[in-house]
Amino acid sequence: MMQAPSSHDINARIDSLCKPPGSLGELESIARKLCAIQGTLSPSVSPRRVVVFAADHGVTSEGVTAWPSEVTGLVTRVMQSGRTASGVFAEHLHCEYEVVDVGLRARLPASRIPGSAVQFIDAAGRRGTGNLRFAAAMTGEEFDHAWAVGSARADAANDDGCRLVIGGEMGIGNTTAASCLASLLAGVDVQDAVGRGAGLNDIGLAKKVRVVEDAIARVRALEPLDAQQIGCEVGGLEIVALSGFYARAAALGLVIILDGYIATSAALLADAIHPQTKLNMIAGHRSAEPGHQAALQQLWLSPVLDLGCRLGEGTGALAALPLVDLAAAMINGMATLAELESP
Ligand SMILES: Cc1cc2ncn([C@H]3O[C@H](COP(=O)(O)O)[C@@H](O)[C@H]3O)c2cc1C
Ligand SMILES: O=C(O)c1cccnc1
Repeated sequence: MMQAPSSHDINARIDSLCKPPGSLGELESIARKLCAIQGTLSPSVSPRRVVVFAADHGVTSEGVTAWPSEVTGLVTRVMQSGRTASGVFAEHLHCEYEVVDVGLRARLPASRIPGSAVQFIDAAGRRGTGNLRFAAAMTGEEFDHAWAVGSARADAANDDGCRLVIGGEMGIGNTTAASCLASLLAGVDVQDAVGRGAGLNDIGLAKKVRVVEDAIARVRALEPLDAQQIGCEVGGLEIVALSGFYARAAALGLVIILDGYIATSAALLADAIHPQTKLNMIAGHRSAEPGHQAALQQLWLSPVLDLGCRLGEGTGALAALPLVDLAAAMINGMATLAELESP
């Protein structure tokens, strides 16, 4: 087997291409990262797959979201048809799309929707989390189950030949869990960690801040806790599954494009448990949620895009994929200056 190129080799190759060194800016940084992750000067970004994990949240009973909990199942049903924003983006970008129920309150029909290429997996253990304001969201066994579900989906993607993966999530109320995780794992101030999620008004926002403050005070009183225990207290089943997905995908050497605030809270949890995980990540975008930038900084990541998006489902990561494709095309296809014939 050929030895993996050093960072010096990677820089030298990119600088040798037919352009002034550095002139392709961040595209060069992305190309460097692709090479470093895959240990090659010829990285590949296909086949690629989005895996969306869906689950419900007990904390929705606290009025922390503008939407009823039932919307989680309704949107996940639309995901099965491939017609959510992330499904449409994925199809457009030749990305396989998989949806995993890891804890929806109500089971969805598992039969494939006619005409849809979406793969659906019912892997739920517990159906919906506990209310994290007052009690642990899940037990240690439930955490392990959700983590293993995510990890198995990374194995499946790798076995199917994928070289790049994107994790997405669907779970009404999950920006509240993400805010708690960002605060506890990245030290983000509660006022900055809490945002409007899927469209909260001012009254809802103030309520959400109080709920997150209560949850954090409750968890602090239990300390010392390790990252897994923090995940049990304030996580979500889809967030923990995403963490398991990221940790395993990184261990397998896959490129991961990170999505928004919720995905990043899962990345914080994964990286706290398996600290090499962040090295395989490219941050697709900066979400409009105010805590996202600080959460990304904790992972030493800087986002490719800042489009004001705040949807989740993998959409922000997918939006960055065409640029990741260009970075791969650059290093795989460009001639070197040395190849030029002198006039
Ligand atoms: C129709 C619809 C589609 C979505 N797709 C993702 N989310 C996003 O919004 C939710 C988080 O926001 P909050 O914590 O404020 O409830 C998650 O389901 C997230 O994936 C959606 C939300 C809605 C309403
Ligand atoms: O940044 C995100 O992932 C996000 C923000 C708001 C609502 N849903 C997702």
